[in-house]
Amino acid sequence: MDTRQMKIKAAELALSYVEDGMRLGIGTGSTAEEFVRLLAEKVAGGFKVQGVPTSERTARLCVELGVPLMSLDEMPELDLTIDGADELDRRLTLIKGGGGALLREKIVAAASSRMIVIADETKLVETLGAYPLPIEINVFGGVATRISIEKAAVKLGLTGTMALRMSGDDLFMTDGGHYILDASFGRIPDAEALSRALHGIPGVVEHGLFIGLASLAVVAGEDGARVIEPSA
Ligand SMILES: O=C[C@H](O)[C@H](O)[C@H](O)COP(=O)(O)O
Repeated sequence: MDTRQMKIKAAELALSYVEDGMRLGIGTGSTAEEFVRLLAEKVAGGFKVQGVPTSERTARLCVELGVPLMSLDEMPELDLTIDGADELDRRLTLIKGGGGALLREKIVAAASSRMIVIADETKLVETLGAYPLPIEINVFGGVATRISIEKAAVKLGLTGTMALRMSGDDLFMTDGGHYILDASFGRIPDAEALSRALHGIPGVVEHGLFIGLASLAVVAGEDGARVIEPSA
């Protein structure tokens, strides 16, 4: 089974948690897109959902495939969000934002009663941090914000490199009009402490650590998909 087939298996199992009439947050990325394709098939068969997309990219795919959408302002409380992740540990703390959608993804997840994360098993790790942590920063004062992040990280014993994300020759711009710093800090033993420190820096708009948001993970490997509940 290749990685794409694993993503489809995870998306298939996650789809079984979606009930007729649900208000659904719809994630971003290649795994979430497999979910959108499967969901669209069900919708074509008469299944009813209202979706809130977590990015312009996801919105375009949903429109193309006929999945009904609303904005989060029109439907501010959601039953379930299904989304991918770049890394997850057994507590279901996530690193997200590889596709640059972390801000809307976090807002949508926080507005949902439940979040199910879908992933291939290569993303399940003992300790987060092999994947660079995306940090969304305001365009104004980006250099100062970067210095503040470096200082905060050093205080927590985290060192490493940070790179402004590029899109070709241009700086990558999020749907919200911000930049992304990809921070390669290595192992992140205390995600809560790093999250608090980052939220204390004014130029940081949001970061890709999702703590206490995912209620379930569906992880797929060679043997198919399995459900993981958060460990204490
Ligand atoms: O910003 C993007 C999202 O957080 C994605 O859910 C994450 O990057 C995983 O994407 P993929 O399923 O393509 O690996």
